[in-house]
Amino acid sequence: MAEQRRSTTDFGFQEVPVEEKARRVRGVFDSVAERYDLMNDLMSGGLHRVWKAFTLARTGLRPGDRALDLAGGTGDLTRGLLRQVGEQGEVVLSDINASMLSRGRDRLVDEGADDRLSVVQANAEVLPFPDRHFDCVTIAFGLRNVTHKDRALAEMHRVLRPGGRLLVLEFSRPNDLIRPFYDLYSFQVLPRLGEWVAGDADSYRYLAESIRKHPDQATLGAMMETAGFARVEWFNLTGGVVALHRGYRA
Ligand SMILES: C[S@@+](CC[C@H](N)C(=O)[O-])C[C@H]1O[C@@H](n2cnc3c(N)ncnc32)[C@H](O)[C@@H]1O
Repeated sequence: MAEQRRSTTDFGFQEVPVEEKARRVRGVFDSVAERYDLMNDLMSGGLHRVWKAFTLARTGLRPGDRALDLAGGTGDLTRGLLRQVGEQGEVVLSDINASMLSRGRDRLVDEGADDRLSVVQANAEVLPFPDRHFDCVTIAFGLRNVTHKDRALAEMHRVLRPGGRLLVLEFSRPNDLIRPFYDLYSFQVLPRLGEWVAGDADSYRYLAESIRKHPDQATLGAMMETAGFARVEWFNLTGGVVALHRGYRA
């Protein structure tokens, strides 16, 4: 009798059925949502703010533009995008996870966000937005959690107008000098920090493992080109611990 093979994908270092990954990722972010912002500062020593500022400086957004912050979580980039598009612009904060989104929305509303901001719960693989709608799409530390990255990149391409930019900020492959220290930090320190501050070592172990499984700079650049992006380039930050990829819809 022919053996039925289920297709699997990575969830950190585990192989799980493809249809299971999104549910597990949701579980991770449900668990970390409450302490997410504090943990971001602690884990990166505040560096995530510098990486995000670097990203925002490269959106090319102008007053009146439309921007989408995908997998936007608690809305760090969204805040900067709102500033850039000004009074006449629009920004959508989108994420698959309701707990992360509601923290993001509450935070931005407390800071004075108005009806230029929309909040949309969606999977990056199936975006509920029209073709050629946005001037810029950002996704920060989100792509590595997506099951079908190729589908998500194709969707980002679809919703950008010609000339529009995709900015992918993500952990990447650090240089040889940094890598041993970085691995030690990721697999030894990070889960302990997660346990200590958020009572959840497993989620932070997943985060470290998912970083290791994520495509390196050149591979992600090639994936963006396959999805249709032109003039793809990347900037290594902090010795390649993080990379910002940028591509244009032709
Ligand atoms: C590490 S957080 C990053 C949040 C925010 N962009 C930031 O930089 O602080 C990753 C986010 O990706 C979201 N996410 C995971 N899989 C997703 C998917 N398939 N579609 C949309 N969002 C997803 C998670 O819910 C989570 O909020």
